[in-house]
Amino acid sequence: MIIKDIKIIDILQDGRGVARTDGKIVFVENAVYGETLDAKIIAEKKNFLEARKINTKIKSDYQRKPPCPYFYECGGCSIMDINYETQIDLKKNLIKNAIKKSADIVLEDIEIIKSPEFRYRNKIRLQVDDAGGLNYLETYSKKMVKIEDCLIANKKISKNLSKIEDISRDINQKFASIIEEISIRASENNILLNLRGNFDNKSIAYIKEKYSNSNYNINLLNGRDLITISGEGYIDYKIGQKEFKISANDFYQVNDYQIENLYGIAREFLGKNQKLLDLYCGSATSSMSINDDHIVGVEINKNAIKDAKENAERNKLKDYKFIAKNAKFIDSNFIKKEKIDAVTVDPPRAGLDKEVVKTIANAGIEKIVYISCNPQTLARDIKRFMDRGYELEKIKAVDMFPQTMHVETIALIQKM
Ligand SMILES: C[S@@+](CC[C@H](N)C(=O)[O-])C[C@H]1O[C@@H](n2cnc3c(N)ncnc32)[C@H](O)[C@@H]1O
Repeated sequence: MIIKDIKIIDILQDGRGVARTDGKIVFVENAVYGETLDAKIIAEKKNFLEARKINTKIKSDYQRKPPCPYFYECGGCSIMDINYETQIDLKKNLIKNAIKKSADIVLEDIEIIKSPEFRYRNKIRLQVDDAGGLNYLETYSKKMVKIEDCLIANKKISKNLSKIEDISRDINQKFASIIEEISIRASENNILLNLRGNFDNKSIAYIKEKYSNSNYNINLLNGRDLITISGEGYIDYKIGQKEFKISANDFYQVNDYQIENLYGIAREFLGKNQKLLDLYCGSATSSMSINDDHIVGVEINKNAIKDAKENAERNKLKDYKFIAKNAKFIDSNFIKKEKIDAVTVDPPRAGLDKEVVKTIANAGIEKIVYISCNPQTLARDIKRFMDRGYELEKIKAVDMFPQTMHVETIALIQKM
């Protein structure tokens, strides 16, 4: 069925447009915010319709020609076809709507710190085709889209991309499509490549022989094993005056321009140096940037915890403890015993386990600084804290991901 003349009034986090027709919500693939269009319905659900754009009827006032030639096929960016000011407005709405819906709080406005629009990512992940070529995936079909550059990857990645492709072409042509994916991370001084695939002894021997003197830090991710071929299995990053070791599988914020802004807001929300419990601490880049010392960190990735300890040594902390554990198994007696004053949380997109909210509240913690990459789960968790006697004191956002509907939000949640 075709629906005619529907206006796109919002954009979802996955990039689809939102429209209304006959009292129903329609989610439209390939739509531009602000345009009026005709669309074909591809699925009918109880409360909404799913559709695909057929043609534009009235062009959006916010529309621009996407500066990247791959935009219309590539699934990496979803809103590069609208101007940056409007992207920021959409992200403000995303956060405001989520907070209103889950926590019933009306935010008049929310400050979002803007980023340079392009060349901001220090990490990209690409699919490798049979011939060793580098690709992103299409948004809806998941077909590969061959790329020669990526406008949101930083200059260092961009400059090295063809040399990196020489490596993947050589290996995949010698050992039938053995590399499936490459992730590329760049810091000021180095590039770390993780090649994921099913490598056997013969291919590993070949790669070692040929690339052990590479200028890049090359690692093979073979199932759960990590094999370092050249350089180190990690990369160093500097945040302000502090230096961090980040291993191949550790989390690290992707936008170098914004990382200090993000942690600066968290520091401002936290207040003076106090004993901090950092849940979901990764390799402790955030806690050590937010609080100078007196840190207890909890993280599920054992290797990140190893790095967190090394990072504490590198940055000369005197009072720290890092624990490899699922955050939901931390109990309130532990928090009391450690004499924790405040908690920072920076969970994955799924947000906090219910138990974590309960534990923090039962320990009587006054202040929680919540760093979130998903406004929906942040809003849900704020409500859970509110139900336990807390209130949302402050909230700000940092645009870590221009050209996409992703945004990083920081909330200060305080006991009433
Ligand atoms: C968004 S990252 C934040 C890391 C760190 N705060 C930083 O800024 O570098 C989320 C982290 O949570 C960890 N994680 C995921 N599930 C977890 C769980 N159930 N308990 C503890 N840590 C978890 C991940 O391994 C990852 O390091």
